[in-house]
Amino acid sequence: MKRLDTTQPDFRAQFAALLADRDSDTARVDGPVTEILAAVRARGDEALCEFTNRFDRTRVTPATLRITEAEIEAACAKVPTELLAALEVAATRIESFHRAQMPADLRYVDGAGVTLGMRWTALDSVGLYVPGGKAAYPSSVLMNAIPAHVAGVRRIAMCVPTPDGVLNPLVLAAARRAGVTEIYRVGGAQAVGAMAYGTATIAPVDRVVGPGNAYVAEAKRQVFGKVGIDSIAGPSEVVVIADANNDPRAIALDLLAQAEHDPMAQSILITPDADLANRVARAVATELETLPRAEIARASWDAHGAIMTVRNLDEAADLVNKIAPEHLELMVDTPEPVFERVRHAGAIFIGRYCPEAIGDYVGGPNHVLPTSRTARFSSGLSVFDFIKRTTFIEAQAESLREIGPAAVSLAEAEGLDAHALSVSVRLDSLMHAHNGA
Ligand SMILES: NC(=O)c1ccc[n+]([C@@H]2O[C@H](COP(=O)([O-])OP(=O)(O)OC[C@H]3O[C@@H](n4cnc5c(N)ncnc54)[C@H](O)[C@@H]3O)[C@@H](O)[C@H]2O)c1
Ligand SMILES: N[C@H](CO)Cc1c[nH]c[nH+]1
Ligand SMILES: [Zn+2]
Repeated sequence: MKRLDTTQPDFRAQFAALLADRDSDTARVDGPVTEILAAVRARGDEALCEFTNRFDRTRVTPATLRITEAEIEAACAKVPTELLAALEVAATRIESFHRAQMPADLRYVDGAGVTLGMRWTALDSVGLYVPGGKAAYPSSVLMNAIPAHVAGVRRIAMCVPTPDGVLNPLVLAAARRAGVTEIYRVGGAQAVGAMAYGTATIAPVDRVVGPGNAYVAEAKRQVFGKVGIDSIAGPSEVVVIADANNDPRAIALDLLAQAEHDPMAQSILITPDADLANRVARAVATELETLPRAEIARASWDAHGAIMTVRNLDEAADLVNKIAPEHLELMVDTPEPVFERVRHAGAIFIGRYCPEAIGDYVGGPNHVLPTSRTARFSSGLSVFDFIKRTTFIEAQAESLREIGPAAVSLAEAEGLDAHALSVSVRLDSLMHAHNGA
């Protein structure tokens, strides 16, 4: 873990190094991902089976890539009732938030009598990536599939790795609850490639969404253009802004909650209180002694974790805007001014009783969020990833008479004669009709 202090002369250099901290790890996967995608494109199912065997230790054939209804049924029957109840709490809350997100169509008549509008329609098919290498993520099934279902997408395909060939019952129960229409036991870049390019077994989709490790995130970046993607939702991140009034153990656990996802995850504490900084550092070390996923969390904390002491909370907010983290926690007495000042963060958790883990499961807003500073220009998954806009214009004769001449002038200025004529031929006919009348 790195210690930074904004009052120190080397702070700028240290902060720049922290921002670039995971770039080389990310770049390391570019080449392997390109090769995997090329193999899937060229050899389809055969490559999928080969990579699934190699990376997930799962023996599959083209005939067994798809998880059958009978397997889903059998798995769902194994889920304890109280877990199904928890899944239902999460699903209901996620569903109602995403329903509230659905935008209205637009239609109005302007001053020239032209009807203008914008209509939203659902995508035909989407591919959801659900991570599953180092942990199983039933919550990510809900976060991916519920907005797609709410948006009205008819075909909702899902890929999930099944390490050592083991199906996770809660993942399959979540898929059934959320309206997924087909599930494949494939992970990583090869899953993204299959959904983007299509294979004999997996038909291509229009957009690939969902979180994953560095391989998944890079694969989505590389297939963008062939299909749509949501955002680069890679290894998890959190920035916690905390004042002196906090339980150091609670803050340490918030940092470790991201660190335990992936050795490439990043957790950062920013505080104006040097004493809290020291106590949280000690609490993290203590928790790492007993945390079951300490190996992953320690790797993340040691390589990418940071504690920064700042002069005040305004300075903390300004640093957050440069980091643009996936998650931001505001664990301070008066969060509103910091909330107002922060402009770049995937999701913000406000108040000491709202740890980020609430948002991972049962808050309602989506937990699939932009990472690697991409929150500067992109947003978390939402119904907007599953719908698209079509604009429309309807004009009658009187309106064409009013706005058409300007179009003719601009078309002529661009040297596009057919454009100019397509308008002027109609204006001429209106003129003749008028003169003839
Ligand atoms: N940003 C978000 O919204 C968000 C949400 C949930 C989870 N996450 C992140 O998702 C990730 C889950 O990672 P995971 O690893 O547990 O599962 P994963 O499903 O993302 O990755 C597992 C796959 O990675 C591929 N892979 C692993 N090693 C490889 C190698 N050497 N070469 C080629 N491919 C390889 C394999 O195909 C494997 O199936 C974590 O980084 C977590 O932080 C992010
Ligand atoms: N924190 C992750 C997003 O970065 C989401 C998640 C799912 N389950 C637990 N956590
Ligand atoms: Zn999490």
